[in-house]
Amino acid sequence: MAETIRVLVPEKEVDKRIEELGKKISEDYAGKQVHLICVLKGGVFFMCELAKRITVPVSMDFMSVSSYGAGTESSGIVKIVKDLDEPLEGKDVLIVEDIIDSGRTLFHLMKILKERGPKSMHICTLLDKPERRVEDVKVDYVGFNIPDEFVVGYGLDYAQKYRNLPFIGVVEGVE
Ligand SMILES: O=P(O)(O)OC[C@H]1O[C@H](OP(=O)(O)OP(=O)(O)O)[C@H](O)[C@@H]1O
Ligand SMILES: Nc1nc2[nH]cnc2c(=O)[nH]1
Repeated sequence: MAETIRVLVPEKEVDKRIEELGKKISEDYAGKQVHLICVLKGGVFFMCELAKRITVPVSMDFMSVSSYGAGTESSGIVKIVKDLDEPLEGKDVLIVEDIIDSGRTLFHLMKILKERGPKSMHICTLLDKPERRVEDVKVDYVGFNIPDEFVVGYGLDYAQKYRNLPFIGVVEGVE
């Protein structure tokens, strides 16, 4: 069977939800500057769209991490591949992710970043798979809770493909 993509969340719904999240974040951060941290690569599409809808002052930084561990299951202990350019001290930080699955990546990343002395630190994710959670991470803003299926689009890849899809889809027809 050829590889096909089934739409899980259509583009219009994603856009509408990002609009709502931008509004809520703007209300919650009223009178402050929000410092968005994008976890590359997947988070980049969501962060750009979200940032455009936030009405309080926004600054942005980017980091890239990789999980490593023994065997097939990642330990989630994160290695920083590209660190942030700016210090976090005194900033109201909002980490922006495309998806939270086991929660391991964010659990370890939060520990590292909290040591840098931000004034506050919260998490915003486009997608959440709560069924898959292994580490307890408190997620403050969630676009969509989704079932345990492998999704692509809006920054998410399958073998580095499909990140550019403007909707959330499920890859079908692969072994
Ligand atoms: O909750 P977890 O089980 O830790 O999984 C979530 C992580 O997996 C994805 O990144 P990925 O490693 O696919 O990197 P990419 O964004 O560069 O594709 C996603 O962007 C999160 O960082
Ligand atoms: N592309 C992709 N990456 C993930 N990382 C953790 N869960 C997923 C998923 O469903 N899709």
